[in-house]
Amino acid sequence: MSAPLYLLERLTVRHAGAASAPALHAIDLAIAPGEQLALIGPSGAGKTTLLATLACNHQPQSDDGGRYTAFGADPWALDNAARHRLRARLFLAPQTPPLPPRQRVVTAVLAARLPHWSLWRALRSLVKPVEPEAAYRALARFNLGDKLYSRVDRLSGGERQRCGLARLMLSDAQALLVDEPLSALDPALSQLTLSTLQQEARERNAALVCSLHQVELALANFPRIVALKQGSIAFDLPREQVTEAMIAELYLGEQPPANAPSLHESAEKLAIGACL
Ligand SMILES: Nc1ncnc2c1ncn2[C@@H]1O[C@H](COP(=O)(O)OP(=O)(O)OP(=O)(O)O)[C@@H](O)[C@H]1O
Repeated sequence: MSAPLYLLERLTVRHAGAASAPALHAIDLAIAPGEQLALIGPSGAGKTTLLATLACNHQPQSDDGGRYTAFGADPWALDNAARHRLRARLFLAPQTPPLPPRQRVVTAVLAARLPHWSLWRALRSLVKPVEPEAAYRALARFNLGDKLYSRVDRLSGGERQRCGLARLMLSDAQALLVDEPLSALDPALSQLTLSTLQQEARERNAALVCSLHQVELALANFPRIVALKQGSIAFDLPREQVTEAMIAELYLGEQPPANAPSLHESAEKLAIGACL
């Protein structure tokens, strides 16, 4: 078995300035290269914090005996330059991508290439995009090719979201960290988006970690389900072993997710999943 891409042992993460309980508490998680897993759990469970921690954006608490390695190194023991190089090996797609509103879509998508370009090429691309075909191909995979030269602030919420994911396609990342990519998408686009992300991850043997509120889609598409509740891992299981009772327990006391599967649907989906 290959060495894990990520290894988290009893990891605790507290947001800067947050005096209350840590956002993540004693997390144990190993993620192998090429692995695809869905993060589920109620609002505030810590999904975004975990993704940001995997993206080396949050420094875990070091006084708790926890351990964290990404790509075989402790990112927080590296100097800034080395940590920067490590970050270039992963890509975090936030739920609301930080796209400059006045930019053309083509320029915003090509920004994913910046770490690989010289300063001169980067400046030139701001005036006239240097690889528009690459941006077009990435956008077309999300059904967005016709928006290549649109301004970012003219896009709908769902188009912006997919534009952020098209950026991911142009990165060379080996860890694809995606936060609620479907929150602004209709069912058909949701399925297309998930399939595209999963195919891309498979083709480059990258790990894909995707937080989802759509439990049904998580169970139907991801082989491994990691459930978070109140900052801890509630379960980490192959989807075939996730039962409706576990899902009900996970969301106990919460509003049920809009599309949580019924028992009948769930069994059917799990059976389908088991055959894939
Ligand atoms: N910048 C911050 N400063 C302080 N606390 C924060 C910050 N961001 C998140 N938190 C807290 O950390 C906890 C985990 O939040 P997080 O955003 O990771 O949850 P989530 O599972 O992604 O939620 P959602 O599904 O609503 O996006 C919550 O209690 C939240 O209030």
